[in-house]
Amino acid sequence: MEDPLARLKNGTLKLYALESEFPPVEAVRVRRNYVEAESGADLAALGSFSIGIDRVVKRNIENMIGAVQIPVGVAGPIRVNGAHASGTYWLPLATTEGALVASANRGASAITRAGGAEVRITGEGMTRAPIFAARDIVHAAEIVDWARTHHAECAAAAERTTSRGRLLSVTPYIVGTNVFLRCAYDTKDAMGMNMATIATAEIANLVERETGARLIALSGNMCTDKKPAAINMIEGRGRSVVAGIRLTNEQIASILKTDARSLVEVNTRKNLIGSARAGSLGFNAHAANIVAALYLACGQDPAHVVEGSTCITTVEETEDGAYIAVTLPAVQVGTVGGGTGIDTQAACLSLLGVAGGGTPEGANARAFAEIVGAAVLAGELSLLGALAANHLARAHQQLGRG
Ligand SMILES: CC(C)(COP(=O)([O-])OP(=O)([O-])OC[C@H]1O[C@@H](n2cnc3c(N)ncnc32)[C@H](O)[C@@H]1OP(=O)([O-])[O-])[C@@H](O)C(=O)NCCC(=O)NCCSC(=O)C[C@@](C)(O)CC(=O)[O-]
Ligand SMILES: NC(=O)C1=CN([C@@H]2O[C@H](COP(=O)(O)OP(=O)(O)OC[C@H]3O[C@@H](n4cnc5c(N)ncnc54)[C@H](OP(=O)(O)O)[C@@H]3O)[C@@H](O)[C@H]2O)C=CC1
Repeated sequence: MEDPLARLKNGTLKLYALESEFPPVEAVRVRRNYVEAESGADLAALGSFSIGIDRVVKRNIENMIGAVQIPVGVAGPIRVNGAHASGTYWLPLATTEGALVASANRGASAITRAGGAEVRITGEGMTRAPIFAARDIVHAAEIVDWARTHHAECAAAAERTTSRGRLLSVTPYIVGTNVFLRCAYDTKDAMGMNMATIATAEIANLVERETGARLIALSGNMCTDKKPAAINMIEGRGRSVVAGIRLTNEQIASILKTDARSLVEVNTRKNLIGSARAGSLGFNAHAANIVAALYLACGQDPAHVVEGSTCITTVEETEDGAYIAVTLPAVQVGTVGGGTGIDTQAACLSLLGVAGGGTPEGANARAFAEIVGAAVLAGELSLLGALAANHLARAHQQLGRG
């Protein structure tokens, strides 16, 4: 057989078709060698990895040339007193930002010493919102009426595509002749974007057939996926999570090196007023840091850090300390599907005790969402403490520049 590099070069073999002729490991090596030859870059470092790639090249990535490795640190143990996650957990955090794991570790230690983070899920529903064109606004109103009165038919159509997903609601929105139907699903242990998209395609067919609406796009951005959006903050997306902890003055002083009043002041002036003045949708210090590190370690879709960053942190003085809480309206996590089955990511989910499908279904993803809430709380505590004590620059000088 002719040399594959020569066939790639003369166009008789497509770069993405290598797996149809070679076993995955070989296909990846040939593709990497070809890109090296074409670009002149040395990509050898991408070729050493421990993950099995037979399934990865089928369901997680196209044109694979190797893997980048992100160091994983551990913070904890952190005590979580959730409705679904209850116990102490080691948090796997994948990051290259020095001081981040130390910070989460300090927050986890404060939480555990104070008895554990209280965590609750306050809302659920992964959304997909197709956009339809109506003939005029009277037709648009008719489409909305139809959607409001035909939930059962929509659910039946959607649920034919999934054995586990359930349609929770269809919420219509009109802009002139544009009709958006925001379909929300219980996706059990899956993050659910594939599931919701495939199910919503069936609803869209039904709506077109029954109302004469014209489907413009299966995603009309009212979902809203992977963009900062007020609708997700208000209505929630995925799972909405709230976590809180009561710290004593002694704990604040010994662990965070500050006091309750300073924590309240930094939070109010920075996280609330500063964020408002900046027009930020994130009223927090660095929720995205913890969300990103946990999501990367645990095989989540990293683009969902956008929604994970829209957290509101609140701090109130109490009689003998402070009550600190984080409210995360959109935690989109799964313990099955997506990247959760890749060996290293599955190991991190196992460390949290939430790998795979839960019993009952949904239990593992709910527990994971609560752990995310507690972990974000840990990060907020530590960074607010460092800012109140004026230790931020020192910490990053010592830990981020070594
Ligand atoms: C760095 C610390 C934790 C020091 O904190 P400290 O209180 O000065 O240090 P300590 O030696 O007294 O240690 C306290 C605890 O911290 C942990 N700890 C301490 N050192 C380590 C380490 N090497 N590895 C692991 N854990 C560590 C550990 O839990 C330890 O307790 P112990 O176990 O000793 O009883 C603190 O100053 C801190 O949290 N600083 C804040 C750093 C931070 O949160 N950075 C986040 C990234 S900043 C960013 O990206 C976002 C930003 C800032 O731009 C957002 C915005 O605009 O606000
Ligand atoms: N399609 C899109 O528009 C988008 C896709 N994505 C990507 O979607 C992927 C995630 O989609 P997602 O739907 O979560 O995952 P997958 O499509 O990878 O897998 C989910 C499927 O796993 C099955 N399953 C098995 N056990 C369970 C269980 N206990 N609970 C729930 N489902 C179970 C379900 O099958 P069954 O339905 O038969 O019950 C479900 O549909 C990620 O790779 C992400 O990057 C991200 C954004 C947009």
